[in-house]
Amino acid sequence: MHTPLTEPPAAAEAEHLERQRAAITRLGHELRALVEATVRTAASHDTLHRAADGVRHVTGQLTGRRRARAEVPEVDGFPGGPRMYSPVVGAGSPLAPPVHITPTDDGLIGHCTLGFAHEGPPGYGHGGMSAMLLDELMGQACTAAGTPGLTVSLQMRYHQPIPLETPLHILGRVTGTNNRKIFVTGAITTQADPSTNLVTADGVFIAPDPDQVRALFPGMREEA
Ligand SMILES: CCCCCCCC(=O)SCCNC(=O)CCNC(=O)[C@H](O)C(C)(C)COP(=O)(O)OP(=O)(O)OC[C@H]1O[C@@H](n2cnc3c(N)ncnc32)[C@H](O)[C@@H]1OP(=O)(O)O
Repeated sequence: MHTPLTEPPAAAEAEHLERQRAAITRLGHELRALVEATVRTAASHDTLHRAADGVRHVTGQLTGRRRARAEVPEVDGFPGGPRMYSPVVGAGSPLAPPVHITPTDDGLIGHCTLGFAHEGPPGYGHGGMSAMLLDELMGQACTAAGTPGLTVSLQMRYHQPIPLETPLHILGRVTGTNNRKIFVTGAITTQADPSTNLVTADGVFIAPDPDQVRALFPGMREEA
């Protein structure tokens, strides 16, 4: 069998991106563990000072070229591809739970567990965190339905507090469209009791026209 001496450029590029994403995911995992340890620890001030010195040292290793404001990272696809640094779904973000999203019959479902870093009232999730989770799921539901859109209205209803350290479901579903307007609903439940809505939301999203897309997202790649 003939074995090529050099890999085709597309395969080499795919392997490079896969390695980058694996490293980003690993660093994100360790950073989330650090953030969670930071907001739960009862360590002494000496230990906290030593930890701060160590973190400053690590931060100093992440220098070199930095991404510009509107640049889409090479490891991402936008819209509709991976978002490695999203504060909701990004495997590389210490802010993200992160949410893992899969399609349903009529929308999307996200799976995540909130930690102490996402706390609002003691023991429960922050209300802004619920809005962020639902905004993302509802926005991605627009993309999955073939009409990517930006949120112009998000009406939240908080029925019961969201428990921390409890597996959750986040749902997003497009219910209708009217020209560029996309109407979307969302809900958060626990995984154990998916019939009890803890938080619900109604949203209006707008599909930007091509001129708005070019003006808002100058870093978006042509093929997107
Ligand atoms: C890849 C998936 C990622 C998911 C990320 C989650 C989603 C997000 O977080 S998006 C970030 C937050 N959202 C934003 O930053 C959007 C900011 N807003 C904008 O940039 C602009 O409003 C933009 C570009 C969307 C639309 O601008 P523009 O085209 O001028 O809208 P405009 O003409 O005023 O309104 C369009 C229609 O929407 C309607 N509309 C506008 N605002 C609202 C509102 N708050 N509620 C209901 N309808 C509204 C208007 O009445 C109009 O309707 P009609 O055509 O019937 O008259």
